[in-house]
Amino acid sequence: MGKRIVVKIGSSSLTSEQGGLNRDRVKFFADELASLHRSGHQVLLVTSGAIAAGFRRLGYASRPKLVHEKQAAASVGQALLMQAYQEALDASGIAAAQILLTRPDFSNRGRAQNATRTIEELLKQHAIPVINENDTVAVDEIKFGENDSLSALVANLVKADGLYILTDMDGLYTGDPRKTPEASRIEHVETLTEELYRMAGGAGSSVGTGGMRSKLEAARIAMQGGVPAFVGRVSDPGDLQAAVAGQGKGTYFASSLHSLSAKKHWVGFLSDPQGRVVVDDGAGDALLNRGRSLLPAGVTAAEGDFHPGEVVEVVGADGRVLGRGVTNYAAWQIIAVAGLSTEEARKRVEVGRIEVIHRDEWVASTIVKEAHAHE
Ligand SMILES: Nc1ncnc2c1ncn2[C@@H]1O[C@H](COP(=O)(O)OP(=O)(O)O)[C@@H](O)[C@H]1O
Ligand SMILES: N[C@@H](CCC(=O)OP(=O)(O)O)C(=O)O
Repeated sequence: MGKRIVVKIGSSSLTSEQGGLNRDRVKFFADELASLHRSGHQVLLVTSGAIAAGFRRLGYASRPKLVHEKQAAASVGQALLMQAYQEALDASGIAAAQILLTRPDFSNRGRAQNATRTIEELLKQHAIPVINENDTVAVDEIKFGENDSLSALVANLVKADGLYILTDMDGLYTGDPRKTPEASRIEHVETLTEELYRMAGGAGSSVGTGGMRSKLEAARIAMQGGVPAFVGRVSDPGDLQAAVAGQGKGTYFASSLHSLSAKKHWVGFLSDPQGRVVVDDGAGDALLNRGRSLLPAGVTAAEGDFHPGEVVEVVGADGRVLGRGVTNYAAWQIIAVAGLSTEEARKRVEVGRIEVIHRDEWVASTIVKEAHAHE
């Protein structure tokens, strides 16, 4: 039966050594996508490459570094990128449908629904949606930067059967293979652990932006959205079909048994945190490993000016981000009760719920022990 498949192709797979768009690679990937399409799958593509395709045409000698220069290069290059895909797909009679998105397009319900409806219609008409970040308007907090997390949010939005993140490396290794030649490939990941995050480094080339770390983050978003993911290489004809059939050159990430509720998905991946709550080691362990709520006793500090009902980041004593949750306290209230017992805290502040963050409104930054997440 046909599956709904999201394929992400990164800059490192599409660019020539000088950093420009490699049209032969575009043609190769378009053929791989067309082959999936012919097999009866619904295919969506998330592709980078706009900056690579545009910077020379605009007159820059090398890939620009400043944000507004990148944006200008992307606006020239996006049209060239689409043209390259469309020309390559013409042979198969497939229409390429350009979709440019930013973060608020996912967090705003109305916009997300509009995007979903458009995509559903495109798939019904047998087109391939070709998605990239809307680089013209995307800066700072609405920006993805890399397209890995964009592809995971797309996969969740359209309830894909699989997310395939293609890159220049054949999967996640125990260390960055460019720096650690003895590193070995991890074939299957059931649960994302701190250790895996430590193994994943940054981008390997001057054109890639996210590196393995952002691919792991994307895998996490997909896994928690109930979508299995693959990170690997497609370099020979038939490789993408093989990857979809479970025999790809890469790492497979199992979808989480219990996908996140719509609310937790929003808290974890779409919300814009308004501040930070610092917790001690015991509270960090309770949140990450024991499926507990955050109580005043484990809090040591609050940073920023936030209000009850807003999303905050929770950080450990060492400054490491542990996750995000909806706070039941204002920043000043947290400061007033930090370190106090629940009983004492009740006497000092008037809050709707005594937990600083309730476990039902908390999403960890790593999937640690799945079983506890739903106790
Ligand atoms: N543990 C690891 N396993 C595999 N690759 C890694 C690891 N850590 C870092 N990398 C680097 O991540 C790179 C892929 O990311 P990136 O350059 O951002 O690609 P893309 O443009 O495809 O998104 C690889 O070339 C590799 O050097
Ligand atoms: N959206 C931009 C940049 C995205 C980008 O480089 O992402 P990635 O290849 O995932 O590291 C582009 O199309 O050039």
